[in-house]
Amino acid sequence: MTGVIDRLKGGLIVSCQALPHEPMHGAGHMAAMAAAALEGGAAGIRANSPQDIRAIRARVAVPIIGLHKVEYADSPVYITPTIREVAEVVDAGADIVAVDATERLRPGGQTLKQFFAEAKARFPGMLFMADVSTYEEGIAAIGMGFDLISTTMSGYTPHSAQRQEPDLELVGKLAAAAAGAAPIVAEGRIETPDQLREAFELGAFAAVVGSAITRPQLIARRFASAIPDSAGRKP
Ligand SMILES: CC(=O)N[C@H](C=O)[C@@H](O)[C@H](O)[C@H](O)COP(=O)(O)O
Repeated sequence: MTGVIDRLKGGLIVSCQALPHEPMHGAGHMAAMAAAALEGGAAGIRANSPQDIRAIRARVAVPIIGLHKVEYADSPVYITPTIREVAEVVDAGADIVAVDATERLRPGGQTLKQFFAEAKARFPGMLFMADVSTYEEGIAAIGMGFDLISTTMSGYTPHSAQRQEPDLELVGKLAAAAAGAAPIVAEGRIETPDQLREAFELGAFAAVVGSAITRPQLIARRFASAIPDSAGRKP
């Protein structure tokens, strides 16, 4: 296990992401979010786009899990889909590159296996996180030698469990199967400290929380929609 991964063990990783259509979009905002997350006790940051990763790198010293969301016409894969985005994320200073590791084909018809072999060859020594949506994908990613396995995509592929809550069942199953041989990260729809605690009780190595901490528009909506008869003011 490398030093970077050790530093994430048992920790909270805060995902600081705002896409172009979101009010907090902008590298300066994301760097401030990352600094705030650190003050709150985060052990690591997850961030999207070379610009945001660079700004966050300049501001905080904890491990950064970087990704680049890019949409291609010929594939539904958008989290670091090709080697081009891997190179951008590495160049921006991320410690770990997060990539879609679902069974779906990538742009140009590339399989995950082909893509991962190319990524490892181009960037030897770089750490990679597999964003999976099912148990089978998690097991396959462990077999391929990914450094971290995250439940990120559960609920976001048509063939995975569709639920409102975090997929803690998947976290538990993967942690039991990995039996300490590969770090399993709980990610996706964790909204409460109790859910986070449960993920660790089920064997998670670390947990990522995004929207519940860093998407203020969603936090405000949770409160606004709790007001009786608030329907008229909903956006
Ligand atoms: C599915 C997908 O594209 N997930 C993205 C992955 O980087 C982010 O949009 C999420 O915010 C992140 O996974 C954290 O999850 P949550 O915001 O639910 O705590």
